[in-house]
Amino acid sequence: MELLLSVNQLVKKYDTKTVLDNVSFEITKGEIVGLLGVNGSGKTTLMKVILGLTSFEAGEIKHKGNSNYLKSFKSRREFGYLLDCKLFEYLSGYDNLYTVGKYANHWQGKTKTEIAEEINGLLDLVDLPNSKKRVKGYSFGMKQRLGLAMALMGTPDFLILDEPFVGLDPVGIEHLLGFISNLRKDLDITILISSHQLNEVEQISDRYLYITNQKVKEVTKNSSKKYVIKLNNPDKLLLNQLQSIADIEHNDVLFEAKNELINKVLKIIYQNQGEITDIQVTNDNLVDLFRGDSK
Ligand SMILES: Nc1ncnc2c1ncn2[C@@H]1O[C@H](COP(=O)(O)OP(=O)(O)OP(=O)(O)O)[C@@H](O)[C@H]1O
Repeated sequence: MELLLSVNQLVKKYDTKTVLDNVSFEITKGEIVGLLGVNGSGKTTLMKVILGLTSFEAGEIKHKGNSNYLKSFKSRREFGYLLDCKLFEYLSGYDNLYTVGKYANHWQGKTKTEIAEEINGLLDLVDLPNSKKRVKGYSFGMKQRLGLAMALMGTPDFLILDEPFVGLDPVGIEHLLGFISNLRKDLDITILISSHQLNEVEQISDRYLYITNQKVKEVTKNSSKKYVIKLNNPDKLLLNQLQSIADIEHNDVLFEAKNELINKVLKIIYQNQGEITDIQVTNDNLVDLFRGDSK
């Protein structure tokens, strides 16, 4: 497997405050890596350091083995990012892409037709119409997708997404999840994605980097999931029976998502005429990470 990014003994400070302290990790080509951590733990800072948007005090970052990647125009173009996305509100989606491409010298040597084809292709990719509508009138989801189109300009091989799900409704989230998975499948893009939405990150990530106490912990994906079934005012008899095969916390029944166990739990609830108010599937692995770090 090809190593795409290696971070070695990285130290990042803002004045005297150390945000990242001797951080090391690697990302392999084609991976989708979830970047997790509580508010203020340093996720955005780490992304900015990788992208050269902020400096760092010590350590080394290599892209495809090259520690001078930020000095090379060609290497820099292999990075796309959605981070603090600024849009020109009074321009259309098309004109936003055109303007950003122009500043990035992306249209150099291309004909008008080639530029139009590329911009229309990007709009198509993120499912936005090529209309005269100004971005000011876009919904949040549309703006987010336009930001993604900007990030994808020049077909990067490494995409860095900072909190891409924030502000999206469930349909928008579903749409974005599918889109991100397809990017990897169709374009073989490597993705580093930060989010507080654990269920969403879990659905697309191969593994996680978790920032805690200025360090980065590598976390593998734990496939063991847990069910939480919430019961409305269950009687003692029902809880006693469930206790032999599941954990009970308040009126919640917690157990590992193994098929035979699910059937048994549901059978007991049904036989005792228990009323289910909600069923959730959680990944304890990720929630446990945050316990203790959350303030
Ligand atoms: N430009 C800056 N100058 C000084 N301190 C900063 C700067 N940017 C971030 N910080 C501080 O660095 C720490 C890490 O911030 P960062 O934004 O990277 O965290 P984060 O994990 O992305 O947080 P969130 O989940 O809230 O977005 C915080 O304590 C923050 O206040």
